[in-house]
Amino acid sequence: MVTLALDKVGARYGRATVFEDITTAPMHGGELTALIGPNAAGKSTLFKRIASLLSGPGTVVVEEVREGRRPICYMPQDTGANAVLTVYESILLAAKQGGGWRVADHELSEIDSILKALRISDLAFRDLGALSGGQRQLVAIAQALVRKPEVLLMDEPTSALDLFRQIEVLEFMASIAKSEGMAVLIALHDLNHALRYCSQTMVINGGRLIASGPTREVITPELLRDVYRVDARIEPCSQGRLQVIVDGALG
Ligand SMILES: Nc1ncnc2c1ncn2[C@@H]1O[C@H](COP(=O)(O)OP(=O)(O)OP(=O)(O)O)[C@@H](O)[C@H]1O
Repeated sequence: MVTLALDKVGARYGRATVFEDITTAPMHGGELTALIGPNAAGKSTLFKRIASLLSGPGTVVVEEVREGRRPICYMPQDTGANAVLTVYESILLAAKQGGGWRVADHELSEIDSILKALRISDLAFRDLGALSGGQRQLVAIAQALVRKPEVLLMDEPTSALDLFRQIEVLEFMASIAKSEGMAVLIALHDLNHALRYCSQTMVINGGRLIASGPTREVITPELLRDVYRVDARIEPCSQGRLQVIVDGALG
């Protein structure tokens, strides 16, 4: 199974250091790991650094990549749609990126099943530019999955989705990560999603990795106070799942 680990990784824009010296234990295929932290903490920058879209000190170590799989795929936060393509064409293009142009039957059926799993088959022949923000986000998830990455970096993948779709997509991601042995790192602002779907959580703030490990151990009232400056409790909902209840902002 694939593993992703960071060894003294840093990133900066010009002279401004965003973070430095981030070292993690290996993240394993099959699991969802939440990446959390306040606005401007450096979550997107860390993803770009891991995906080698930014250079910087330290080493990103990806091991046990299977034949025919891409090591890393990054799904950005803003998924613009300037191209004059249908949804289906854009997903096919993503699948063929960096490879030959011959299309095998099994590739078409894989696209069909991803569209079906995300419940967007009805969008297949719509123009990308004519989709709503949430529909575009679902198409971007399909484009990422069809690339068959070992490590998938998803930058706030549910930010444009309604409540039902958020749950549906995160449940689907947890199940596909497990069945495909994919390591999925998801930047999230909704900490309840991290508590519910991500077995591991990493927290960055102030240019440092300040906590990482099992989500239930990492997301605590102390962390919420220190990092997010809110007074909050973590309590089970009616179905026994832990959730964050925010009582107020700290002055
Ligand atoms: N292209 C860039 N050039 C210069 N500075 C940048 C650039 N992109 C981001 N930054 C800065 O780097 C810091 C980290 O930004 P980043 O987008 O990684 O944060 P984030 O944790 O993803 O934030 P958010 O939760 O608001 O999306 C911020 O101070 C931001 O202003």
